[in-house]
Amino acid sequence: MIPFVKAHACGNDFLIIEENFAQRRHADLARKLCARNTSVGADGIEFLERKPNGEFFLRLFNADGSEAELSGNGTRCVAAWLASSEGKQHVALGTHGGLRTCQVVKAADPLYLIESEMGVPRVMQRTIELPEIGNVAGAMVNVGNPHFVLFVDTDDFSAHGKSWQDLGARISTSPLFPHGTNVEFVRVISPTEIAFRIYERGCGPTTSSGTGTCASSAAAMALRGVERSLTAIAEGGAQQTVWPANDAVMRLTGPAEIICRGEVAAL
Ligand SMILES: N[C@@H](CCC[C@H](N)C(=O)O)C(=O)O
Repeated sequence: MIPFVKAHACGNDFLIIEENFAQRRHADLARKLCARNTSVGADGIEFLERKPNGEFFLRLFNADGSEAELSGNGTRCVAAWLASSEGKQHVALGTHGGLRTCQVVKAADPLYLIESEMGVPRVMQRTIELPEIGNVAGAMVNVGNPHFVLFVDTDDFSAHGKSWQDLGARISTSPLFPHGTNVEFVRVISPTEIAFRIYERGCGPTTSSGTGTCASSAAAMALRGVERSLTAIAEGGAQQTVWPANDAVMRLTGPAEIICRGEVAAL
């Protein structure tokens, strides 16, 4: 049996499993345990490795078994679990997208408010050409993992005559992005507020994304002149971003909640 913890951040849910239980079956475990109807169900699995020197490293696998560089919400879920189970108020977590530090801002176990340092976002305007659709203007944003951000002004986040879910799927899996990309549809509401929808690489539409929040905010700050301190509202709730300048580290603040612990049969 494999022990797991389940946690979520604004509905973006993760299983946390100690790395030593993975036994090189990360991708298979992700596909099996993330299945919504036949297993525990989640958007991804964070495998938590404890190094002999006390450092932590996270490997993130999406529900389809693909490995991503990192997750902002998943990292925060792990920080919440380490706060709940081991009393850690400040933790540094290595990821393939860089080191991420998390600080507990408010604790009401099992619910935590956490501020994370999310690295320096890189924003590049780009227009892509999609079959049957034509030119789609947006921005490629790297926040440790890849995002394509489109600005929309529709109430339902549709663009180019397609729903955001349909267009998101086409962009996410386009050969223009050989490693795939996460996709965000962003509406600027005011100089201090954006609303957005997320189509995630490796799992499809999600109610929230930590890196998606950072990518959407960075694009809005760099390209739309909104304030450097933003509230970013997704279907699952709001998170706060602060990015003092284009070459500065972005800080992300949002909730994470421990849902349950359990054991599940190995493959
Ligand atoms: N939900 C995440 C992002 C998870 C990884 C993503 N699907 C990818 O493949 O890059 C977040 O909160 O950042």
